[in-house]
Amino acid sequence: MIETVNLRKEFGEKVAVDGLNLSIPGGRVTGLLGLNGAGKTTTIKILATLLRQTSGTVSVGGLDPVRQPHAVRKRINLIAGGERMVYARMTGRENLWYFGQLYDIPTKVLKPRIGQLLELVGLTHAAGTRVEQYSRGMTQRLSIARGLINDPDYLLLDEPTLGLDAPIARDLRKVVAGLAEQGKGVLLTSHYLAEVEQLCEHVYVIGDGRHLAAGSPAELMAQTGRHRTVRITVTNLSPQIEAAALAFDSRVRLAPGGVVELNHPDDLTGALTTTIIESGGALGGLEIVEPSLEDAILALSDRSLKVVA
Ligand SMILES: Nc1ncnc2c1ncn2[C@@H]1O[C@H](COP(=O)(O)OP(=O)(O)OP(=O)(O)O)[C@@H](O)[C@H]1O
Repeated sequence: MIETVNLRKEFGEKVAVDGLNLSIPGGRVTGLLGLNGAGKTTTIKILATLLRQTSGTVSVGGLDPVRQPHAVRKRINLIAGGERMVYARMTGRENLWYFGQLYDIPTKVLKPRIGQLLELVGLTHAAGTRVEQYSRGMTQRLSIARGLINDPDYLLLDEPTLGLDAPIARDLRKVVAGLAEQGKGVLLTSHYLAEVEQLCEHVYVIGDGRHLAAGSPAELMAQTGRHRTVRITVTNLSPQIEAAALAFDSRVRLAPGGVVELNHPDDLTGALTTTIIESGGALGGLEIVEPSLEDAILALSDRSLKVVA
């Protein structure tokens, strides 16, 4: 488990991280979300021993990154999608060999591991090709392999699929989900909220360095009052049918085009449809719009901005 208690980081006058309490257990992907400048990268850099906090404590599997940085570095690794973290003039295999040497991994362990990692990220065929000839997606996949070279217990992923084409991003997501299934603890920041929704069981939302909310994606959406919306198109909408629909529930709304809308925590699709039909309505279509995590994050961040203002 990685745990932070009252984590705080100041850059001069600027407070980038302000009292964060995070728990990142093994065996699942934990999300860290917030708008630009919320403090995500700063937090990840502290966990990765690249920055030192101003106050508060961090524990990485019981180790203190400030007092035991070398021991911590053996157990964690960082992959930042926006940064080039491999050498262009070396081949894929040479890169992994080089980073493996930095971790003092014995040759008899390192050699088979490099083979396994190249296989895992689908680069076996390009192992002997220089990285300067790789596509962006291949380079990013090699960065993932580099991040796994020390077989870390915890992996910190800062925008790992940034700028990648959809199929490559999807492959990477599978790799990340597989790592959590193996028992590794993963912390993920991403601007692609569909990715967070798919991968993360638990998400922290921060704003201006402060805790705003935490929970599963579904819980966060519920906290902000975001539910699925049922949109029923009625082809012969009349005042009588409208009255019956509006009487069904106080949350029913009428939208242009003969659409009856209901945004409700419970699934009332069947009951509302029956009410409309029984009052003489003819159905032209039924659409269910799922709430998005993006809406929830924006609502949470907006709320906090209003509180600050
Ligand atoms: N070295 C630094 N010196 C001064 N201010 C900094 C430094 N690094 C970060 N900051 C400030 O701290 C705040 C948090 O930055 P951070 O990069 O952690 O945010 P973020 O959530 O990762 O944002 P983004 O989504 O844009 O990457 C920002 O206001 C940023 O300008």
